[in-house]
Amino acid sequence: MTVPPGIRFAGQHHIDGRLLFDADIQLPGGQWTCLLGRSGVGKSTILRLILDLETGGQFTGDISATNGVGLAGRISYMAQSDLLLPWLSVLENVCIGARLRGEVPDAARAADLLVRVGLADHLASKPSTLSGGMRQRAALARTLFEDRPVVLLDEPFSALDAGTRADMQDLAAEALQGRTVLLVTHDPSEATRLAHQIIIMSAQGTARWPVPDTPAPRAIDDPQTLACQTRLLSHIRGVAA
Ligand SMILES: Nc1ncnc2c1ncn2[C@@H]1O[C@H](COP(=O)(O)OP(=O)(O)OP(=O)(O)O)[C@@H](O)[C@H]1O
Repeated sequence: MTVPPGIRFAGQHHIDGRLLFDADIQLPGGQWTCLLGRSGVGKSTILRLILDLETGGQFTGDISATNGVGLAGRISYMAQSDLLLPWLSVLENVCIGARLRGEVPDAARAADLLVRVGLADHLASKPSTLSGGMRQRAALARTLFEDRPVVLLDEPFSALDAGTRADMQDLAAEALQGRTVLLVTHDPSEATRLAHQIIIMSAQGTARWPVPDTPAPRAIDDPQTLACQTRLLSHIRGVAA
């Protein structure tokens, strides 16, 4: 696979004339960047700006692919809310992007992804019959099914129990290896496990946080991983929103 584009995001975002953030972020092509910061600082807004979606505010700056090619149609996105369509089955929800584009979805691949996220017994279920964590895994399967070079994930594991969360982190790390990934998370442990690069966002701007020089994804019990996540948590607790 050719290396996917990186993304440069630099600029200011205002809401009702008030500066929300002034960010300068480089997402290296083919690598995972984890974005952390206090609630309300503007992390989801950054994802929505990269997607060219409505944010309720005004952005001035530059959002561009490092290879100069447009990003339209090259990004898959997992929002904080699962956005599952209630009248479709779980399998149909995973295939919805392809259907909307007028393509014949690869239902076998979609089913395989649902097996891998632990929903083998729920392919025909309606979303309303699933738990919150199961719905989140269905949304993860839908995002992975899209098979795009750039992937934006907004707290994709937040509703999962600790064991399932570790399993889904492993699955996503494997399935998205070599993609350009931006993962928003509140979890220092998750960021330290998965990130090639960690960015901390605050009212003062965006700053890189050093990660261990071991390859990602990292073992949870690796001493360097544990030390990094401990330092990161201490730092985040002292950072103003
Ligand atoms: N459509 C909108 N219209 C007006 N303001 C908005 C809109 N969407 C978000 N905001 C505001 O922008 C700010 C940043 O919101 P955003 O969702 O980006 O934060 P966040 O860092 O992702 O928070 P969290 O960690 O709680 O998800 C908040 O003050 C929010 O109220």
